[in-house]
Amino acid sequence: MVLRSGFPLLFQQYKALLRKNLLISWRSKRASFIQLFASFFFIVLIFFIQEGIEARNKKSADFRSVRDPKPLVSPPIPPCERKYSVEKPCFDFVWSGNGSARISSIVSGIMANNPGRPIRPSKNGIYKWLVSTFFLWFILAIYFDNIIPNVSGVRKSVFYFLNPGYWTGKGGNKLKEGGICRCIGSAPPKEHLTPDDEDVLEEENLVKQQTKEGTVDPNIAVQIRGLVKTYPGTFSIGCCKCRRTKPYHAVKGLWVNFARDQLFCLLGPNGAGKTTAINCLTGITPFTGGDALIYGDSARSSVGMANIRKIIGFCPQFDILWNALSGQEHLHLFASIKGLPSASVKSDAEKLLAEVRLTEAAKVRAGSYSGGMKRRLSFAVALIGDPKLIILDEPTTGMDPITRRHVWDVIEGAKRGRAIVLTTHSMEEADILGDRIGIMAKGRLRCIGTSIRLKSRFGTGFIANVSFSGSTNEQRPPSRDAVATSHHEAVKEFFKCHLGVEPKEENREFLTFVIPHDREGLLTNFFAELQNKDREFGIADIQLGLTTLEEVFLNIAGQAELEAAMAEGRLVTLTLASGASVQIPVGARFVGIPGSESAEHPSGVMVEVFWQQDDSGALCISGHSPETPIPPNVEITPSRTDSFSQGRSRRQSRPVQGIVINPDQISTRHSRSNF
Ligand SMILES: Nc1ncnc2c1ncn2[C@@H]1O[C@H](COP(=O)(O)OP(=O)(O)OP(=O)(O)O)[C@@H](O)[C@H]1O
Repeated sequence: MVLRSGFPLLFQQYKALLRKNLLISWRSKRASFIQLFASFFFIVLIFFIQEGIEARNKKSADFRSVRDPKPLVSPPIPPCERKYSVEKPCFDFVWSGNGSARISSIVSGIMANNPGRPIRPSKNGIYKWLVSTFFLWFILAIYFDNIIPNVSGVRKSVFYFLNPGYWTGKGGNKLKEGGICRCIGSAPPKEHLTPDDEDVLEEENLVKQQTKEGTVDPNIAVQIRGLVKTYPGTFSIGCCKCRRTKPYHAVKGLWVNFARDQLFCLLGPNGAGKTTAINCLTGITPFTGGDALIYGDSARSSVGMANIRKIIGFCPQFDILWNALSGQEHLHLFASIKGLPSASVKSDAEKLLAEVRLTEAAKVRAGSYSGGMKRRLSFAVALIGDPKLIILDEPTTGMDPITRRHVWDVIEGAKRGRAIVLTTHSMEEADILGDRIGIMAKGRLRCIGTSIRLKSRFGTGFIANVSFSGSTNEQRPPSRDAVATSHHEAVKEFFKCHLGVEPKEENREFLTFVIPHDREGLLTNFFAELQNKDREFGIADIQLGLTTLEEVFLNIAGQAELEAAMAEGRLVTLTLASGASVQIPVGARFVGIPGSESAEHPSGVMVEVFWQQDDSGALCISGHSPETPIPPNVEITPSRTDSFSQGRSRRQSRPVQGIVINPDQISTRHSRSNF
């Protein structure tokens, strides 16, 4: 009876526990719960085997008594010789004498507090004892599961069960980070810096004001209120002392709103803190400071987080899939965990599998899926259950271009009625999907706005592409070649005279010019005039566009690298065309060459350094411009001029420190991306 009513209850509890914890670390908890349940089933198995054997013995005894009736005389019970003894074995395991002896001795120990009294523990008593120990271990498992930090360091307070909010579902206690021991507690948060960018500052002030007023705009799905995450660093115990490495400030105060019906795209170089911010929102990593409201629920509260988990879909950066389950089984599993009605599970799973083009592979084990197929399945898992907030951490990594575009369509269609947060390293993806884009670097939000806003503020300007008529004709005579060349020269001269720009890229078919923002006012008349001369210049087409998001990204990332390199004093060696070497901070764009002053160039010469990101995301030098005179208006700071005095002689032997020139001081004629 106890078993029959207790088991479904236990199962419900276990399911609820899974729902709460599955998104945290299913893998780490799985083993312990499987062990616990295995022990429970073992007890139940013993019970039924014992019952079966007894029934069989009774049946054969009845049969014998019917066949050969004779009076049953009970053997005399031996007198109790010792003070504490068991009158007879509590029960016999028919299949094992040793087992019987062991259990008897355990039971005699338990009953030893009844001195002088013969003990007769019943078989049912033993089962009750076994079942009650199961429940004891089960409760302890739940308790320790809550207070011992998981792989990401999330845990609840030691006395979390004393908080009424835990039981009532209101309020709730805050999730903690770090270990139970003081040595592995959380590190102090990094002090907040005022953002340099005006849009980021405006966003921050808006969120702060709403936080102060306690109002939440109904159009806001997620409000991040000063999120700070500091990893406490690793620690080691040596000679009875805890030694800890420096804490790492991964996110240094994030204030931002994510609107409903919109996709917010979070960009940033490797290690910018995107995944950390997302992990805080999903409860995988605890906050060090600040908070986040997701549809009104606090992500720092355990109860709030329990509510949040019901309404979010998450596609993590690395696939969390089970090799033994098929795609369809994955969706069924997650649908049932999210509590979807069983009637709709099958149809929802089929629809999603079709959307991510996995219908044919629906019944194939996920272990045999390709990387792209696994990403698509993870994406489908994020969409199951119609979540109100979808968090996608690099969802299209590893997908082929056709599937990627198809997934973009699915994401675009999924925007309605929900908020989507997307991180990606594909600028094209961000440009196409992002309603608002934020670029993070070194744990801070560096810029925020629509794609056009970012391009106009952080790009180098406009890109004009001029293509020429008849340029595709491969077999044209030399006379026509000369005409084409004269057309090219005429257009180049026209751009130089009117806008002061040289072509950035040039070939037989087209010329590409980068036009700085400050010439924007001239563009209308300029292009009207150019269009009037299209026949004269042999122009087939003129295209004008803003610079790319990639350029914006590289500029922002480079600026952040530069700040960090300057703060840390990190230097790289720039080898000039002349063979001389100067040391410059990582990310520096315009660099004055020490010791290059002459009568002709009293301020010396400088180069523009071009940077690119290597495979690990770190900035490295990709080249530099020819040496040009430092404009007379450029101020050289005294500390830097020290390097000048070191002269060329020293430059020959070992690299001297280059002079970093503020790009704002350089005329926009020079201004173009240094990446
Ligand atoms: N558990 C951890 N302990 C210590 N440092 C960590 C931990 N997790 C992340 N970090 C550090 O925090 C920084 C931010 O990491 P995060 O994964 O958030 O970057 P990201 O912007 O998502 O990068 P990527 O684009 O490569 O995914 C990194 O420098 C990383 O080394």
